[in-house]
Amino acid sequence: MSLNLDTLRLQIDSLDHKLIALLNERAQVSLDIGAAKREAKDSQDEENTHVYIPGREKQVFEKVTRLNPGPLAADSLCAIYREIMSASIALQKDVMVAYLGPVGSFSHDASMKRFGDSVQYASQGTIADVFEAVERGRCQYGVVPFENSIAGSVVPTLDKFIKSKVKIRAETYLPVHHYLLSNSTTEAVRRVYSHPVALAQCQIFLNSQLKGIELIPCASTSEAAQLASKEKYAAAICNRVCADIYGLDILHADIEDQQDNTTRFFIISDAWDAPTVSDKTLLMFTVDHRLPGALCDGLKVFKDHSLNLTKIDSRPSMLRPWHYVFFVECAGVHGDSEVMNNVVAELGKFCLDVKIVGTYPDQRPQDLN
Ligand SMILES: O=C(O)C(=O)C[C@]1(C(=O)O)C=C[C@@H](O)C=C1
Repeated sequence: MSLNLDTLRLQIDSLDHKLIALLNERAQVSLDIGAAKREAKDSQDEENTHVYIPGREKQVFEKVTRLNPGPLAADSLCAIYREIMSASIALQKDVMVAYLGPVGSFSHDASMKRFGDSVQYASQGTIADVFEAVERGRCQYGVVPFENSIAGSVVPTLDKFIKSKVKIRAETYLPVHHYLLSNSTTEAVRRVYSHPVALAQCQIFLNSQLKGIELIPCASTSEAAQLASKEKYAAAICNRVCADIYGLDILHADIEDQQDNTTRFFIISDAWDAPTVSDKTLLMFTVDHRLPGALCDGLKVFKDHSLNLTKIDSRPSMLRPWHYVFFVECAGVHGDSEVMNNVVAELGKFCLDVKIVGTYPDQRPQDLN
């Protein structure tokens, strides 16, 4: 059978007719869901209705991946569904997402992959500004980096969680590849701009190719690209997309110390969501260093409830010298569960300032599980 281009395009036209009708049918159901959510809220307060439901989105992505017979690649189908659900969110409500900008940062990338093209984005100068945009209600959601697989925790984010009332609503993991971009040549580069966490991820490259060069920390990798684009002998370590956005040349690609380099981001908001089949919860508490074994006793509470810990970190409390705030994340438990209520009550007997920072569907990539 010979393949006729015109006939095949007619077939595509006819399928597009059906797809458009189906997509609009889905959009109408989404509008009804939006109305149902508003009705379900006692206050009928549209401002406080959440349209972004991370657990439901996880379910939809899992379902379409499972149902996909091919030849469409699973990633392509998920990208299509990302945009379908983004349009769905925008139909239900005007949504504004704050991220650490300017455009071209990894936070921007993570935000776009999480919320798609149909919502609105507000670039912020610092991580603290992202928190503030959410706290003050200028943005319903904010995206902040939490930890990197090479460089570890992102300290400004941890420190903001200590003071802020925002809640973690979702998590997302982004593979991170760094590029050295410049208008100069590698030999002529005199200074390199980047975010400190990004610089920490490229130590091997910097020590071998740019040893002794001045390293200038910036608020974000995209700000670094912006600065480098205005100077003659400067370079930036940043996302590849910054080459086009800021008109820079690629001098070196994939300069991160490990090729599976990944950053975990949190989606912050004024509330977390209902339980799903697999949630994680991040808690915070302060231990008194004068009580011997206080941290050990704190961790034993989690053991006694058979909770698997997936992250532990500490920061100075900044209230009293030598008092530390501990962050503990546990898997398989939701913040509103009875188990978690008991954990909080038991910790409260000998720890100060016990607080659940957030609870969110477990989105760990398969190979991390
Ligand atoms: O199920 C919902 O609550 C919806 O609003 C619908 C929908 C979707 O389009 O499938 C849209 C946005 C949410 O983040 C999750 C799912």
